[in-house]
Amino acid sequence: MIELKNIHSSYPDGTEALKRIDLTIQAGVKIALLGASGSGKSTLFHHLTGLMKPDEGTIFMNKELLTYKKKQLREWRKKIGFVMQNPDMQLFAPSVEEDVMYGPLQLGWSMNEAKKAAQDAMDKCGILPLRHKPPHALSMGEKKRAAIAGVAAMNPDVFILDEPEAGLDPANVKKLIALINDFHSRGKSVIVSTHHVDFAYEWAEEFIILDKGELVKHANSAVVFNEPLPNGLEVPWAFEIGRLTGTRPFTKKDAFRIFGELMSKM
Ligand SMILES: Nc1ncnc2c1ncn2[C@@H]1O[C@H](COP(=O)(O)OP(=O)(O)OP(=O)(O)O)[C@@H](O)[C@H]1O
Repeated sequence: MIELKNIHSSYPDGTEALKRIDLTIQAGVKIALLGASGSGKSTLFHHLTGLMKPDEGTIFMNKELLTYKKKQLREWRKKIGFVMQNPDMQLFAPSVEEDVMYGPLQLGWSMNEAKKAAQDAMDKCGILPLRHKPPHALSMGEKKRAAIAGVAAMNPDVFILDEPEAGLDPANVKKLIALINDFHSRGKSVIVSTHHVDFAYEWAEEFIILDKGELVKHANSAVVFNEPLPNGLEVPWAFEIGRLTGTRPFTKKDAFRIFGELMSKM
């Protein structure tokens, strides 16, 4: 469990990116982090992973206070895996395979263990055929999948992904969902920031809404989407149809089923 208490964070130019954030993340949950561009999603992730230190406030994991000492940060990052928004910030090894193996080797795993974990993660991310390529020679979507594989291979307790589906084609979005659901099915927490509310609505159990650095809501879909949303966010279409028809919860699958039934009667 991760707890943020009164986190306030600003950048050196004075931008206040997070304002007095209180947040508790339980173990084993699927969370979507939503907010308009610039609302503070990436900054919040940088705090959860200890990459940024707040101006004020404290962070705890399993009741242990984050002190930002090197040794503790190393342990912290073993538990929390973070896929950054920009894969170029994450990939640096001469080949995809070496890149994906880097994390497990840093955790002290044997060469064989690291290789096995890397193969499995690359397979699940659909990049096994690209394993000998240098990361800079990959397309953006392939780089993204390589970065996701690199973090998945470390098998973190909390898996944080910053706009992971951006730039992926539908088949690879499906693979991504299968991968993160596999983590969730093993009792791990997965937190995903996204601009795709429809994807978030279908996937997540909890929703955190940020607006101009403030955490304005943290609840399930029935609560979050039933109230006015900040500018830049829209209600998922399936939720909207459910609201109009009085059928809740209403999913994309329900819509296709009803559409099929209507078509069959025509
Ligand atoms: N290095 C930086 N220096 C100064 N201000 C920054 C820096 N990085 C981000 N910001 C500002 O902090 C605020 C929050 O940015 P952040 O990247 O966390 O938003 P976001 O919700 O992740 O946006 P997006 O959806 O566009 O990725 C914005 O006002 C942004 O301009």
